[in-house]
Amino acid sequence: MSGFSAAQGERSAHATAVLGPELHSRLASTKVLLVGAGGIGCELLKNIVLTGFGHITLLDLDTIDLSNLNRQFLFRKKDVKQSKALVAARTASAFNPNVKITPIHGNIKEPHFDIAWFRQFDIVMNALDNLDARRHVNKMCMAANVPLVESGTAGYLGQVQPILKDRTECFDCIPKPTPKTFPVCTIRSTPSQPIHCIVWAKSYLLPQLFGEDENAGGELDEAEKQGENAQEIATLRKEQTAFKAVRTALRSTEPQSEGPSAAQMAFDKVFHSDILNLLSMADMWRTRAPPTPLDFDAIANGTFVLDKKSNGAGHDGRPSNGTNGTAATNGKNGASSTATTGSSSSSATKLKDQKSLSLRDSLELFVSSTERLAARVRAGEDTISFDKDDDDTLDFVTAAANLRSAAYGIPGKSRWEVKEMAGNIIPAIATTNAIIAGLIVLQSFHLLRKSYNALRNVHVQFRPNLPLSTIRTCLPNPNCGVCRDTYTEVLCDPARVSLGEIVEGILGSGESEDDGTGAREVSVYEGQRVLSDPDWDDNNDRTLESLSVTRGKFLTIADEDGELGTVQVGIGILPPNHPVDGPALILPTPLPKPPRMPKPSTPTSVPVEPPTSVKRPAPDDDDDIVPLAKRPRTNGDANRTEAVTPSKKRKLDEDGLLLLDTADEALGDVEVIEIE
Ligand SMILES: Nc1ncnc2c1ncn2[C@@H]1O[C@H](COP(=O)(O)OP(=O)(O)OP(=O)(O)O)[C@@H](O)[C@H]1O
Ligand SMILES: [Zn+2]
Repeated sequence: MSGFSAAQGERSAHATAVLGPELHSRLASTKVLLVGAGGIGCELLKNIVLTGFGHITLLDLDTIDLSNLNRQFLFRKKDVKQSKALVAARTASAFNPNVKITPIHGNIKEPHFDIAWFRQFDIVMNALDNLDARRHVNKMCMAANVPLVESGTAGYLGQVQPILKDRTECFDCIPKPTPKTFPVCTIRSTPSQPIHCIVWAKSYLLPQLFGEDENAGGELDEAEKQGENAQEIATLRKEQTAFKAVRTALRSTEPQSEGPSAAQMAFDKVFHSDILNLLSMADMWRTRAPPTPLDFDAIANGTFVLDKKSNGAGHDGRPSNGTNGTAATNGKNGASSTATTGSSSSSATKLKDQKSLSLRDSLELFVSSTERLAARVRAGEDTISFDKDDDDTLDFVTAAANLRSAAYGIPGKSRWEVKEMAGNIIPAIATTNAIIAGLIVLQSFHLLRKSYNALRNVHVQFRPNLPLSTIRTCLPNPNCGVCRDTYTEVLCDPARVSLGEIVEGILGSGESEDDGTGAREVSVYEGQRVLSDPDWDDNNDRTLESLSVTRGKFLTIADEDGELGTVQVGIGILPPNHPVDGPALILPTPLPKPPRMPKPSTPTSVPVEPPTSVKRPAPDDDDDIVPLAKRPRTNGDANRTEAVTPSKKRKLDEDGLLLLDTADEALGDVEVIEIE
């Protein structure tokens, strides 16, 4: 043995003893993709480097933030603002001279990380923090048939899920609870909890003043369709228009001459005029306490008084049991003497973030944060959106939420509480990440050894006498719209190949076992867009490129009769050595043969549109806009629609928008926290 390999032998003696020489020697040539170099990712990278994995591709889209340093131990202060993947790779490479780590600073959803790219790995490990990216990696692993170990932590809780196509449930086999959402009207007119006011400040007011200048009418159209109060919606539309004047004032570089400042205009609009408008709708306040319009000057000079009942809610810093104040009066004229507008002295000694804000504190914070944000916009920042680590936006949301809470008799929240709630923050616990990272490695050994009976879903739970629980993995959900599909891939030049060619090519002649199913009535989708169906083939002659179906995307071919499973066709590019005058399309061999679908055992109870009921107008020839989905993919089973087609709701949820659910959904503060 040379000196080097003797050292290597010593280094890996423990791992060899534990794993056995066969698996251990295989690790050196095993290719791992690790997605995410955050809390779990850093721990996991250290583990797999020390275990002896030889080829690691580490991908993360983000740069290092100061707040990462308390738990992402591969990073140091000097690394802040640098790529997580690059720094983590550099730090961890030093732990084992035999490892080759390839860092990629990028988003795993980028199109060039296509099926062929995923296929090069023996195993994929997820260390992500959002559903969207997790779903994406899950689907790519199904398409490329690569084992995946999925994981997540939330405070003291965590879980690891080994995933292998056809053998275990995939990440999407069990629908995930979507983040809690609120009816538009609860947020916009009738908040009853602090979280409603925080969501309003973060997702409505901040974008209205400093976000893109877009017409938010769509949300109201949708609310109207959902049957929400028409008069209320008309009032909200009026509000919308009035925002324009405030936006303009905030952006104006003209020196202010007379009249209220832009910050005061914003205040007067949202905390005074809009509330007066709402109060004019008497119907709305028959069954609930009406809000109190706030008065800028009176709050500023300490003469503003909120009715005790409506404001007995913590604006003086004390916790309150009352959440829904009863009839509030405009404190200026009211007889109540519970003025809580002065600066809160009792909490003066508290840390700034934990201090409860008096009404005047909130007003001052509102003015100063609005001015700071306005100055940024005037200095050229196009749009500003909420970021819990951006003090200006956090101050703005804290102040606006507390002012709104005061108007509605809702308890106030400290800056720290607002940060937690608005940032959907769950404290990250380094120990939980470390435990989970260890468990990921153990499950990946089972996958690599093909000891499938040993695979377990493992949960770290908050039970001191049973901190870990393990559950045998289950077979895939037969109705899963992700892992039950048949995956295949075409290599093509999307600028030269038409939709029709691909679909015909994939269906094949059906004459032999390897030659597909033969022509069938199918609908073709890309994501949620319908590209063709048996009644509508206008897009068939269009190139994939003109339909925006390019590398990394999937064409979904669904059998209209529901007899055969759905085929997912991944779009790959032609090989580098492909002759320029060669064919623009290389089909897979053999062609996919989706399985026969079992007939639904019970007659479908959910009414579905008949397959060919509606013809959509053909798009104009020169119209580049591709049609939107006419109906969800059903795969012949009406009950599958939710699982098969990512609903608009899910999409919007992922974008963090407010949605209409049931009219009177009441949620505790905790429920809004999305556990990833
Ligand atoms: N689509 C994606 N492509 C690549 N990396 C991603 C993608 N989505 C999330 N990530 C990365 O996954 C990691 C998740 O790590 P973690 O949950 O610790 O989050 P964090 O951003 O480091 O911490 P925090 O959110 O608490 O500030 C992050 O580094 C994030 O950049
Ligand atoms: Zn599945």
